[in-house]
Amino acid sequence: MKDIMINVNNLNYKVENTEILKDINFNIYKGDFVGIIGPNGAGKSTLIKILLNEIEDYEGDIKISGKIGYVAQHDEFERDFPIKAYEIVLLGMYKKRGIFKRYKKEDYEKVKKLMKILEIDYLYDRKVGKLSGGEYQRLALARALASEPSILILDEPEAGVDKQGQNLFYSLLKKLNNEKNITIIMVSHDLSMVFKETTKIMCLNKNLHCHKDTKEMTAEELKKIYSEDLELLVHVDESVKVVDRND
Ligand SMILES: Nc1ncnc2c1ncn2[C@@H]1O[C@H](COP(=O)(O)OP(=O)(O)OP(=O)(O)O)[C@@H](O)[C@H]1O
Repeated sequence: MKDIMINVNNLNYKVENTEILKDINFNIYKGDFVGIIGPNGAGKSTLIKILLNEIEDYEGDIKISGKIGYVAQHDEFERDFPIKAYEIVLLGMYKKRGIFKRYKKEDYEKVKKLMKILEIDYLYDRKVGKLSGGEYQRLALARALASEPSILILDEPEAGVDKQGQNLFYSLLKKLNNEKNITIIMVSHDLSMVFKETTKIMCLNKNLHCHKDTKEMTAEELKKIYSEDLELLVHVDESVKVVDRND
């Protein structure tokens, strides 16, 4: 039996009198690569904020075993801020060293190693303002990995990155998942990528409508949560075909 990394029981979250998340129950197991999908306003980012403890006034019970590394949807840094790529990765270690403490030689070596794994070692000294969207995204992933997390959470990693950059990013995520057994939870609107890369899918639309092996997902289930989104439905059909092709 695989270890449970995240256990969510009877989660409910309201803002004033509006229900944002209702009766959410799930387990995420070690080594899962979970795609969280759902239409705009479904509560995906809210769920992530709850898992990250950024929202605390929820009802229910959440148990998390392991450290979470987070890759945010948008840049947290102003792109003209005068900071170099390696310094961003070092920031991922500040909890270990303390923000005013000096980093050690081993920290710089670790930064180099991480940047090499993520194929951004050539950017070591480059100012962040000079990076492309895809390069910056891999840098944000390197920073998240610097804290040695056992769980990685990503919110819409496709935003602002071209197709080639996305493909590289997802293949790196898959490698981290397969080779280092890092549990990955990724919110995404890119259904075809979710179907291609993940092992489990969670369909959220206030309630958790489904949570199952990616291979077992059907177009019918997707249509239930995307029923009002005609444009996405086209993609839903295409995505399910991707699954059929892989089978
Ligand atoms: N602080 C808040 N006050 C009021 N409503 C909120 C607040 N935070 C979120 N909401 C509402 O909760 C719902 C869920 O929002 P959330 O951002 O979690 O959705 P999402 O699934 O991530 O959407 P998207 O795919 O568009 O990013 C939305 O209707 C949003 O307007």
